[in-house]
Amino acid sequence: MESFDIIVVGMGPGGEHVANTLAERGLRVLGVDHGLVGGECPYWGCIPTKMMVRAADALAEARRVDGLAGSVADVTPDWSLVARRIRDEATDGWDDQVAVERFTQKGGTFLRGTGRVVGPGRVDVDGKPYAAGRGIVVNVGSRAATPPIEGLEGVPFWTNREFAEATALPGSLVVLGGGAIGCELAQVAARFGTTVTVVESAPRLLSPEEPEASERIATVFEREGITVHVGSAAATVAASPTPGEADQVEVTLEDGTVLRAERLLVATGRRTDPGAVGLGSVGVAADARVAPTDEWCRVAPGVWAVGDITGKGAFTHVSMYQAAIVVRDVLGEAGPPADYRAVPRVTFTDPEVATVGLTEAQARDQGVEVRTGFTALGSTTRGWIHGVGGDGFIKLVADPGRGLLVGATVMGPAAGEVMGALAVAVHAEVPLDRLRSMIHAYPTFHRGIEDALADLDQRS
Ligand SMILES: Cc1cc2nc3c(=O)[nH]c(=O)nc-3n(C[C@H](O)[C@H](O)[C@H](O)COP(=O)(O)OP(=O)(O)OC[C@H]3O[C@@H](n4cnc5c(N)ncnc54)[C@H](O)[C@@H]3O)c2cc1C
Ligand SMILES: NC(=O)c1ccc[n+]([C@@H]2O[C@H](COP(=O)([O-])OP(=O)(O)OC[C@H]3O[C@@H](n4cnc5c(N)ncnc54)[C@H](O)[C@@H]3O)[C@@H](O)[C@H]2O)c1
Repeated sequence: MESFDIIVVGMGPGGEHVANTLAERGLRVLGVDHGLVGGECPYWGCIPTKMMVRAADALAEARRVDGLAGSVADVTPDWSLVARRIRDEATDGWDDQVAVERFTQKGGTFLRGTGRVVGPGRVDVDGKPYAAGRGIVVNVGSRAATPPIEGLEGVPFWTNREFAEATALPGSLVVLGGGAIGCELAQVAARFGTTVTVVESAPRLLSPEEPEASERIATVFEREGITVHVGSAAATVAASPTPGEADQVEVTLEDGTVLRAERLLVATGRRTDPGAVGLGSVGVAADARVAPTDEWCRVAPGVWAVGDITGKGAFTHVSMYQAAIVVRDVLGEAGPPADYRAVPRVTFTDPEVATVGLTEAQARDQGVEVRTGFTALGSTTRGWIHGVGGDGFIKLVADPGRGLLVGATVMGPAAGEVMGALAVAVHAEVPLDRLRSMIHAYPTFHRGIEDALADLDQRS
């Protein structure tokens, strides 16, 4: 049996980082992936979708010239430019040769195949056994979840993968799911001229976010002509009753509403399956939906997991953060254990919704005697100057007993960048008094933090 120091099963962003770093440090590393090295993020996830968002935002900004600076005679969207950028600049035509060579040039061995953990220190790749002397790192990620809707399997629908590979957008689109993927892609398509309807089964869009963000994103969508149905799931999906008609799918909601569109995009969450990669062989419960990990990302002695499969936040930055911890643990190097108090996330709608740590509801659920501070962006100097496109707010979630922020949400232009300051505050447990004594540059969006802090004080 061929043997290695470390076997990495699944080379998403975290697994690729572990494999490259440990190979560089002289360990004998086998990397296994049945798809593309780099995973969802560079080929069908973060990077292509943010290229789409960049393009869609450029169209929206051009349309805002009227009323701010003059007029743009004709803003004509052209999806082929986006498709070309994604194909040529982002994904090399969905080819991972560069990533594979980056790994093998560091001394790693790569196998294109499906890996399965069959016990401590043992991995099968397409049925062939391999031994791992120091351990196994699992980074198999997640797949688009398909909800059990009658008729769905019989209709050709898109997930984020088909959307990322699309050379043209449909004339009309029904988006199932109003989470991060659904909202980002709905707005992109609408800005490129597609007639978009979003169906969200929860009572509001972006339901994990603060309700103030959901309200505002619904208003923005309405203004941009996106139809939103919340609190009503799809009951059935069928092919269009009229063959040859442009509208190819018919979605009937639980309340009886019938929607027809050229395409259906399913964005109803992600599915993780620790059993499928054999983690049952090292003690993970057969019905586990995520791989349980300790503060060093260990699932069992000599078995680590990173990324979406751990359930600690399906984000590239979480996968990379965990990968760095695993590298240290494998090499026996000192460093802090995993700490998920200040996980940031940004939904790249326009305006962006950026959150760190706990929302108000999450903090209350954890028994924190919450105090909040809020400022609408329009009431700050910069928000008012910005005018059109400046919808948003800053909301702080404090634990007054400890005199600290435990969470914050920023919605607005460049909210992800503004939130960075609050991520430092939550991560480093900067005392509220210290934050109050800070100088915020005038007139910036982040200066709104000062107003939100003042509001928090008034509520004491
Ligand atoms: C549309 C979309 C947009 C997103 N936007 C963002 C964003 O803006 N910011 C952000 O932080 N995150 C974003 N994400 C999430 C992000 O893509 C993931 O969290 C990120 O890819 C990390 O995933 P991962 O490390 O778990 O592995 P993945 O990227 O899921 O990769 C897992 C790898 O494992 C391989 N694999 C699976 N099973 C096996 C097996 N048995 N054997 C061998 N190989 C296997 C797969 O082929 C794949 O290459 C987005 C996701 C989507 C879908
Ligand atoms: N900017 C980012 O960082 C970014 C962008 C996209 C995705 N992601 C990651 O990918 C994950 C998956 O994204 P997602 O948007 O698919 O999942 P999600 O869990 O965020 O949202 C899915 C939504 O679909 C709804 N839903 C479920 N079943 C439904 C049904 N049958 N009919 C209608 N609605 C239904 C859910 O209520 C939920 O609101 C995110 O949670 C995030 O971790 C991150």
